[in-house]
Amino acid sequence: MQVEITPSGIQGEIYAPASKSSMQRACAAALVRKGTSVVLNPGHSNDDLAALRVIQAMGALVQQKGDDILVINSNGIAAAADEVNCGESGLGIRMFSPLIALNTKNIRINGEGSLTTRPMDFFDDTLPKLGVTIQSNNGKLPLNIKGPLQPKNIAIDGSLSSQFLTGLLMAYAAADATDVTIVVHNLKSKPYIDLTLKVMSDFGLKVPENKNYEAFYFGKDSVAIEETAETLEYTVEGDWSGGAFLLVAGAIAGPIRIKGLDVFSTQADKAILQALMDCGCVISVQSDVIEIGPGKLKAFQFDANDCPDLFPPLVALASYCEGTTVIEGVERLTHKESNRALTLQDEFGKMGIVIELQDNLMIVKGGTGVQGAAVHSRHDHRIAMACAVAALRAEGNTHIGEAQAINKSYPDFYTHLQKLGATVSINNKSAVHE
Ligand SMILES: O=C(O)C1=C[C@@H](OP(=O)(O)O)[C@@H](O)[C@H](O)C1
Ligand SMILES: C=C(OP(=O)(O)O)C(=O)O
Repeated sequence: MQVEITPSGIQGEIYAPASKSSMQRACAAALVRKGTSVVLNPGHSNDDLAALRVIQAMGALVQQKGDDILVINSNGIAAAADEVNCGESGLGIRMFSPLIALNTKNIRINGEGSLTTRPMDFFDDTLPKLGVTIQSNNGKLPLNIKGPLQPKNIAIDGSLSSQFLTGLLMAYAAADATDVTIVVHNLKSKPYIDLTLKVMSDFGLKVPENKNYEAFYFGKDSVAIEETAETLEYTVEGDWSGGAFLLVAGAIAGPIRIKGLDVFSTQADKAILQALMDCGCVISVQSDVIEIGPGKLKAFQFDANDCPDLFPPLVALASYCEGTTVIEGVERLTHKESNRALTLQDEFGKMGIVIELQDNLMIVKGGTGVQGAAVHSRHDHRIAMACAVAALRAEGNTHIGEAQAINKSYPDFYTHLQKLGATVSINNKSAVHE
């Protein structure tokens, strides 16, 4: 699918999409909890749909009640299949694998697209220490595992991704870990762990004590997961990661009003607000709406080590900011859907924006004029969205190749831009839901 963006001003009001980080965690927690969980505002991105398929393969019953309600019934983890596909979701595979490892039977865990080349060797090192037999494809997919995982004191490395820790925390809670500590060295993306602990608490699971993100202690009291007749309701949060593209679009080509973003959320990408405040756009943050429009945009400095998904929208923003913007955290980008520092450099280079990479720093030379160009998503949803947003005030039209990559996190992205008045033409629209 190809998308063409004609430079356009945008205006009006839009709701941010559902957060896939919140939705996938809710699916995992609803699987662990024994009883009925009602999920409101469920997401429908490819990663969300993959999470729903995984929990069904693990024995949960999922029923759709209208567009906005999912009912999940679970009796706890009991594999109904011996093969599970996590789609293209890094969080999916890293969070669900330890949960799947609670089964006693052999299960093959697989994925698709960029997930097949992302590192999973964490599991080769860690799962055997917890009593799980694992065979991977040299640290990549597929994984063949045989549990059951037994929670034990363990030390892990958190520098590559927080997602492995999210999986262990969920699995330890599911297995009623008692008087057990997970020690974590050099944890990155810390706010994502806050979100994990928040969802665990919202679903009534046993929540460990967070000792300054260096150790997570499951206390002495046993909190075995009992079947409950009480229905639990969880509302999936609006997505600050997808919302960041809307906010930047507003700062470049607005004014617009964005609803559905909770300013009290633990989501890492809420940090976009700091960059927006620093760059000089016109922004008003209220509890139920954010109003945002262009101002005299100037370069800013930003530490994205703990919120790596903000790089793409920040680069789109920095392209329009006069001067040199410096963003820290490049090392966090190597193993995403693409090697994102390089793909941002390449694709924004086609649009006339110079990006330099110096160790952990990304340096964006902004305010030099953005040129419409033929760019490519590089199979990465956030690259497609960053280019689309940058195209809104470019000189000339922009064509985005393999634009359907957005389906991984934000399938309504182009239609939301259209709703805000942008001229976005979509060729081969049927590919939107490929
Ligand atoms: O837990 C999550 O929902 C996520 C954690 C982050 O990954 P890392 O912990 O690997 O940085 C982020 O990049 C990813 O998009 C979603
Ligand atoms: C890297 C991402 O997701 P995941 O790691 O869950 O695939 C992302 O959404 O940008």
